[in-house]
Amino acid sequence: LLSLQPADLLLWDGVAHFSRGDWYGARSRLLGSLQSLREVRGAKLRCGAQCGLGGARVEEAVLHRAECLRACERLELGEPSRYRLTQEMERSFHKATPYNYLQIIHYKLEELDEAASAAFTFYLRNPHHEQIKDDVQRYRTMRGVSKQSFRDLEEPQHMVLYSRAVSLLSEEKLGPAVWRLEESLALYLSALEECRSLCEGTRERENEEHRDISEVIAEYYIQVLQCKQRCVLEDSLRLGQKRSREDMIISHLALLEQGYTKLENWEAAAQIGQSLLLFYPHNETVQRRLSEYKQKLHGQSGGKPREIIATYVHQSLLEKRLLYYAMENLGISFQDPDLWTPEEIIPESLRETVRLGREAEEQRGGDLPYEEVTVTMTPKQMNGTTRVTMDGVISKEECEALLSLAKEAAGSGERVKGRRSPHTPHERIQSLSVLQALQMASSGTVDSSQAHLLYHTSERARVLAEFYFGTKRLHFSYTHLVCRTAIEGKQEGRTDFSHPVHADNCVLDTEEKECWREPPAYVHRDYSGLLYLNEDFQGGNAFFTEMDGTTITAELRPSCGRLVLFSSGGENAHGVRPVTEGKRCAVALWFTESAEHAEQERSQARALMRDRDGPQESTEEETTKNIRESGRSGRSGRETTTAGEDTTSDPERPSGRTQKKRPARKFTDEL
Ligand SMILES: O=C(O)CCC(=O)C(=O)O
Ligand SMILES: [Fe+3]
Repeated sequence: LLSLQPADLLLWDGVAHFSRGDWYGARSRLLGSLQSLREVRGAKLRCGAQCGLGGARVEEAVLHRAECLRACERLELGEPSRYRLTQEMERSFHKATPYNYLQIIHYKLEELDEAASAAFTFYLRNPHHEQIKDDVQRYRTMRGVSKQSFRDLEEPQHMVLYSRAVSLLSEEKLGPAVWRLEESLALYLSALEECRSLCEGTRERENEEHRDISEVIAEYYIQVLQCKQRCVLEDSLRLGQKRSREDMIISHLALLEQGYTKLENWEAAAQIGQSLLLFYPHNETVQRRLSEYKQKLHGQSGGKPREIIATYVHQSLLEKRLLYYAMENLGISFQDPDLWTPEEIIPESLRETVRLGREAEEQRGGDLPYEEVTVTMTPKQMNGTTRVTMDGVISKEECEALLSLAKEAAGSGERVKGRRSPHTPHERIQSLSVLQALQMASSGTVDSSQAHLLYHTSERARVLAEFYFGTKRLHFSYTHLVCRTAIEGKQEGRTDFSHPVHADNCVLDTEEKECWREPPAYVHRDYSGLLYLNEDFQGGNAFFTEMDGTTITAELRPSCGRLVLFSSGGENAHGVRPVTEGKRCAVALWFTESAEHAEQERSQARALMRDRDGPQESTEEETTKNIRESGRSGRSGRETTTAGEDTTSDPERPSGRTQKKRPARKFTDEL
């Protein structure tokens, strides 16, 4: 049985000790949570190895293995409810969240070397996290911190060897380089296998009782395959960079081939060449080199590819085929993480979509600042230049929390009750600004974690806009949670819109096909965003038009977690189709590049966040101030805690402060 407490409990508990300033207590619990996680991983691996694939038919085999895994894990670890993590929690560990607390704890305990390495470990997995970048920078200037302090505490061994091999290769120390590359390739392949095998086993089940068994199995199986495919994205961190998109196996092979060629070991070189051909069967350069090796080998071809690699490629292609099949026929989504996938295995009807997706990813380097967020419609796909649609910006639970916030606020009888929509007599509209939400939370009218979520969510959208459009720093101009509700019995023969075509920062003149950037338009708004929260209503699609107001260029169906971002001018005239049944809710956001026109409300909202929660939350302005101040005052700021010191633009940053209890409600709140 699991000898430690479950990882999530330990993390919780560690954070609680952390907020009380009990550094020793926090440290042991946080380290314990990491250890506990390793223990669970180990047990799952043992079980995976133990449970074969018995049974004659596929369903049987899958069921049998699942059954075996469950029994084995129960024996090794106890009840699944004890060690199974929520997705949210998995994500926290994946992002190495405990290390962000640990770095502060080590700092407080004057363990600077450990502090620096913990900070560095967190930084590598959160390269867009402004505050940690800043912290790492500051550790660099401290006495007691050396170059060696900046090590990745979770660095896989194969990466250590790989980096070493690369430098040996550049020094022309071929023998030792090749030797290390071989070792690191073997380790990488086994780490990959490890990751892939962890995809099976017990997981959260949703009401399965009433469903067809084959459906349940198919769904489970698809999830497992998707998970396995994603494994190549793991463990390929490059120091100080965003996640690498290079395939680790292919990089290894390319270097090995180089090494063996220089060593004039033609046989080994040929074997590697053959292995590379598994990924790129039509690659002429590889083919040409192979015939060179053949010459050197006096006509002998140098044999076959490495078996272990052939097996992997074969297996992976099989999985891809099934997933593409399911994508075509069952409408599941599958983001192929590999760039080498041959076109032949992608069903024809999907090729265009897949190609566009890849292009978009290459365009953006594929690394949005939040892992769960994906671009689902590029500017090109939306027929514009500065408009984009992303999915996965917030989770289902978060959508629900925000919807419930809207409901509570409306039900409270305070100012935010629904009123007639200014745009149409057929709908009511209800609006709640971030500040209103926080004020209502202070007076106990609404749930404060939900109000905080609204604040953090808007910050997320701001970061995404800044990042995707590569703009200057964006400031909030206005943000509110807005719901449009169809008035029952008033929907017959509607010809109007929920929101007529308009542009957000100029007065649209559809006759002249011009947009005048002058009052009464909100001329300082530069970018607009809409984060949708639900889809259970009729009508209500958003659409973009030419400046004539009638030629539709893109249309989009709202859904939970979907964010559309666009520049606020006439190039993005847009409107909303009538909502004819139900309630359509969104967080609407407008940003400005001009600091002078940043809204007052945001700073008041920020102040409220701070009052309640301690100073870890902040926004862009404070982060900027931070960077500036840290230049002057150095690390000592942390003890005196200046306003900006313990703050960040990211809710995942823990506060170094000790007072102020925080309600330990939802864990994500604390992160
Ligand atoms: O909710 C939408 O999809 C668009 C709303 C809008 O354009 C606005 O409020 O300016
Ligand atoms: Fe608008």
